[in-house]
Amino acid sequence: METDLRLESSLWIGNKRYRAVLTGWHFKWTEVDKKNAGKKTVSVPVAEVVGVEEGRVEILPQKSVEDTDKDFTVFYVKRRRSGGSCGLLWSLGRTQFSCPSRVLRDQWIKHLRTALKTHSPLRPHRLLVFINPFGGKKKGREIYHSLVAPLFELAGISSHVIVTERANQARDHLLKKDLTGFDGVVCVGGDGMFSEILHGLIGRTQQEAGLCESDPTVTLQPCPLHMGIIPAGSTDCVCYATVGVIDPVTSALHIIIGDSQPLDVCSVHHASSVRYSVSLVGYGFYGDVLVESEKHRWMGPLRYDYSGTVVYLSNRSYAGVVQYLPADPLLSSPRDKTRCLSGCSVCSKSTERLFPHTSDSGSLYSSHFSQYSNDSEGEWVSVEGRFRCISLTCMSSSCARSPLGLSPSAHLADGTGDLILVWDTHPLNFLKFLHRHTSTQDQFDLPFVEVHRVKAVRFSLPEGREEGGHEEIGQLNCRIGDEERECVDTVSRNGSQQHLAQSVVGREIMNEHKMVTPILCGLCCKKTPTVSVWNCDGEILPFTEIFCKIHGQLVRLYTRGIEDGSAMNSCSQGSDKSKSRCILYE
Ligand SMILES: Nc1ncnc2c1ncn2[C@@H]1O[C@H](COP(=O)(O)OP(=O)(O)OP(=O)(O)O)[C@@H](O)[C@H]1O
Ligand SMILES: CCCCCCCCCCCCC/C=C/[C@@H](O)[C@H](CO)NC(=O)CCCCC
Ligand SMILES: [Ca+2]
Repeated sequence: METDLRLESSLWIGNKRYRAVLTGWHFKWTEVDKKNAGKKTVSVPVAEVVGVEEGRVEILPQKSVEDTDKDFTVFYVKRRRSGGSCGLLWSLGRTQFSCPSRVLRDQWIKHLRTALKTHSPLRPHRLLVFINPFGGKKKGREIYHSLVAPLFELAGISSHVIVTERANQARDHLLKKDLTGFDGVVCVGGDGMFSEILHGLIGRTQQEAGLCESDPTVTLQPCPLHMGIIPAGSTDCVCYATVGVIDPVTSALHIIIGDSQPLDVCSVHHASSVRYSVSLVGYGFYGDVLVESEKHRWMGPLRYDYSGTVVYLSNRSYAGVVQYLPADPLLSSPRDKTRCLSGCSVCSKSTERLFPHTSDSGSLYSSHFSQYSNDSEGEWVSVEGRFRCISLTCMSSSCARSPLGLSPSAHLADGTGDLILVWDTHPLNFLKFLHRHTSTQDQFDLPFVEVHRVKAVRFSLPEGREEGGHEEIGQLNCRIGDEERECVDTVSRNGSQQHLAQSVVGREIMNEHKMVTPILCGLCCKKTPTVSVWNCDGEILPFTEIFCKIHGQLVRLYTRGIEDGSAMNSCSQGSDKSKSRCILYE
């Protein structure tokens, strides 16, 4: 195949002559009439060629085509380091070539296009795109139409675009509508939008496989459609932790070239309900921040900083029983100081472990049912006490606020999650813990913090606790708007589930004596609630006692994990000198 696709000739770029070579894997061009010392070879992996067009073509800021019959234009991925993030930013590179004849020009176009097809089997042809017009800074539509759609068009991808008109529309569409012909589903929005497509696709896949997804004993079927994220939300944690940068063009290019990154998913069960998480299942601090932030959506992304401060100042801790099933400690550890980067060896070994009879991704799904057969079931561990927060994350959960994330050494696709237990402690200690998320200091190197790599977790309230009640720690006062009134224990009358669910939608609960907004009561009255809520990737769960299970590599994203920015050191774009370090040009 290599020899079939090989093509070599002289080509011109502007008025300079180049020797261009297409081998099976790379398209390279080297300036000919230059002294050897100054010779530069630009080498683009065929898999990173975005498109090949006849004539002299430009795409951005606007498409223009000069239809000359001896020219062709190649578009490809170009990398550069990103200021604050650890990953690499991608942009569209473009080179216009001139040939001595039309016949040779057509030959180059044909060979390059054939090479593309041969070496990028996962490139999508047809995508279903959901845009949340209200996510983040409300720029979803603009981002898609100005930055992403022109790239998809260039790459020959046809997309069916749906601008959502309500929450859960994307999820419901994926659960019910015909998805024939689509290679992947893309969301333009934040983690909430991603969560919708995650739920839609996992649910749909289980329906079609005849599996009961809410049964925690069932091994779920991996989703056949890929997922893509064009970041346009507030936190964009899933994008940040899987690509390493928040940049719509970078994400669009990963989608176009058909990058494929498996991802662990945590199912969260309560009675017959199930929810999914890839980033954070968090109780205590992160649950309370979410509840508080929902009241301040109008602040946009800043709502989390404001709510974080309010919740921190409310100084709460919660009693609970946490049981967990440790993962094999010989495989990896949350404190081993490694980072899950593109091509991660821990994740690759996990693929072999989770899908033992699979040699290629094409037949991956059929062998999934055997994924737990080789796993020796360990012993459950149980701890009980008061916690500032309890967090379970399947990945690092890095984001702009916390560039290394909740668990810096967590892996995207190793079939495990990291359980972080922060025991009740002095407020200044807790602040230290939180503050370490913003730096490179080890947030686990604190005496009140534990981290465990796990396969499953169970949380329950201590026996005899009144679920959702208050603990009296002072005068029973509660603020309603600007007024301070006697606090009514609405929870014991209405039940905790109702209390929390109603507080989430901001409704007021009427009882015999007084009207209170329960969430205000939870935050400012001088009694402290005995239960928090669970934050599941930014969604509040309407239940407290949960069972969580990690499903290794249940879904696939159009990305390749985080490319190590430090590998670009002294790598000038396209220079062969930096062969060993540069990831763009071998
Ligand atoms: N048309 C719509 N109207 C109202 N809500 C919507 C609409 N489309 C989607 N949603 C909901 O909006 C919620 C938030 O959206 P999204 O995740 O895109 O942005 P965000 O919350 O600003 O970002 P992040 O989740 O990264 O913090 C999602 O949970 C989604 O269900
Ligand atoms: C003194 C300095 C204090 C600074 C504290 C910084 C701590 C940052 C940790 C960041 C953890 C992000 C976890 C990601 C969660 C997402 O799945 C979820 C959905 O977008 N976001 C939130 O719930 C939003 C939750 C936001 C929490 C802040
Ligand atoms: Ca994991």
